[in-house]
Amino acid sequence: MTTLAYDLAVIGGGPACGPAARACREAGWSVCVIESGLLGGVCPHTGCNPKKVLMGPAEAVAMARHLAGKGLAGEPRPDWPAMAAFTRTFTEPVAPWLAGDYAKRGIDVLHARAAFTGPRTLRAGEKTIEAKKILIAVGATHQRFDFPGVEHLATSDDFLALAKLPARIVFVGGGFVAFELAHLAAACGARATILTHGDAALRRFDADLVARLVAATEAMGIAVRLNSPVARIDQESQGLCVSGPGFSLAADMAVNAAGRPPQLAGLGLEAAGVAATRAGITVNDQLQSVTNPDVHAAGDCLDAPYALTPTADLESRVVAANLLGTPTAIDRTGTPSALFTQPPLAMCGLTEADCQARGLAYVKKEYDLADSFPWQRLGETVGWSKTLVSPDDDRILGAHILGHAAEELINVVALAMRQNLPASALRQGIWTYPTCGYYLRYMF
Ligand SMILES: Cc1cc2nc3c(=O)[nH]c(=O)nc-3n(C[C@H](O)[C@H](O)[C@H](O)COP(=O)(O)OP(=O)(O)OC[C@H]3O[C@@H](n4cnc5c(N)ncnc54)[C@H](O)[C@@H]3O)c2cc1C
Ligand SMILES: NC(=O)c1ccc[n+]([C@@H]2O[C@H](COP(=O)([O-])OP(=O)(O)OC[C@H]3O[C@@H](n4cnc5c(N)ncnc54)[C@H](O)[C@@H]3O)[C@@H](O)[C@H]2O)c1
Repeated sequence: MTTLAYDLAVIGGGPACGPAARACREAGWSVCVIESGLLGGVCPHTGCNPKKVLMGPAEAVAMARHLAGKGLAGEPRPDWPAMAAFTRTFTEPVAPWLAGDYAKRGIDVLHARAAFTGPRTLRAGEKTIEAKKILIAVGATHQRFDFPGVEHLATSDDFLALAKLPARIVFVGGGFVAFELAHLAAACGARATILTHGDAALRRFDADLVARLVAATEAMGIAVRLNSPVARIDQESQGLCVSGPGFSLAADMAVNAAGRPPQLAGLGLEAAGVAATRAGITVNDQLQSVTNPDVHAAGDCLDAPYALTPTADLESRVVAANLLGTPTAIDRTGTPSALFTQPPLAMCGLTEADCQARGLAYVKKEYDLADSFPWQRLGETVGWSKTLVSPDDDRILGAHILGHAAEELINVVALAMRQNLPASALRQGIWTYPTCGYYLRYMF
């Protein structure tokens, strides 16, 4: 067995890997990245990017429907096989490009599944790696179920790689993946059902805006069923039968969208003395393992409040700063989240329920986007915002936007929150007219 020695070994080659691997290599460290799948991780291959490419035609269809009778004649028709082919033009070049980039920089890439054999040693295929520092960036994986017929449950990876869209699709779960993929499927002609076991969907978002989005979701023909835990899936002659207490649904595909736990099984954390819980690796605010000072972690495998590409990137940069001698605490202030439904829902900061739970005083302002020119001219009928501002110092506590362009508008709010600008900065901004952004002044 060959033994290789590095200053830094990174386990996992996704968004949480790149910034730290590149920064340490630029500082003269020897660096290796160990990746068991495709370089680039979930985001460019089976997550954000393929999903958003597929959504392009779906967005065009929704826009055309809203403008029907308002000057747009005819209805565009999504062509799933062509959408899938277009998507591959984005996904397929990523891993070869990254391999070339790492080679050019002198970062070694090992294609193997890594596991710790000691505090600073790893086994990766036939090789032993000894590293002075190790970054765990292994991401998350699909929720495990053990009900009868679980083998019929597909993953979001399977859905995003479909060559042809099935007619009836059930999404098990009521979070980001279930809502986004159900909207995509419905816009492309499938009958979609969202089944979640709890009594609320999209818990991360503000309940009032979620209620409006759920109504819009149902108006699109998507069934949203709460309190519906799946108990079994049976393969029948006409397709699948997805059932649980009080329900039984015929489907051509059932997709696991029930959350993504950290991918820690088989990683040998106990051999390295790295503490973790079911929520992920336990770190201090410098993203260093609380039990092994030579190990850091970043991205979806962390026990952290967000599991997003921008936060994986931020965490990787914070790890790099700490490894390279600039003590840096993670600061996630002003992290925006966007749910890419029709219309999109975006948020930054606290929900109203968070403010109440923390006993924070707040001034709430609600604004009807659908009653404003940029949304009306597009025939949009669903839109709302809720902002929460401190009465003491005009600090923005939270912002929630449902409507066309919400995912872009929230970036402006996120910048203001990250730079600790008061809400008056948004009220007094000079914005291009007639854009959605112009209306930020009325939202605060
Ligand atoms: C369907 C879907 C849509 C999404 N959409 C968005 C979105 O629109 N916006 C957004 O911000 N986020 C989105 N996300 C989340 C985003 O993709 C993740 O937050 C991000 O990819 C996390 O990066 P990471 O580097 O932590 O993990 P990953 O991207 O999961 O990368 C981890 C890598 O580690 C490798 N690995 C794991 N274990 C080992 C091992 N033992 N040895 C070697 N290699 C290993 C894996 O193969 C993988 O390549 C989406 C996720 C999904 C599933
Ligand atoms: N637009 C984006 O930024 C985006 C898109 C997709 C995913 N993501 C990231 O990926 C993560 C994973 O997404 P996700 O949608 O899988 O998880 P999620 O945490 O958003 O939602 C999981 C849902 O599944 C439900 N659930 C849990 N166990 C269940 C069970 N046994 N039966 C039925 N329902 C069950 C939960 O109540 C919840 O509604 C997200 O939290 C997010 O960080 C982000």
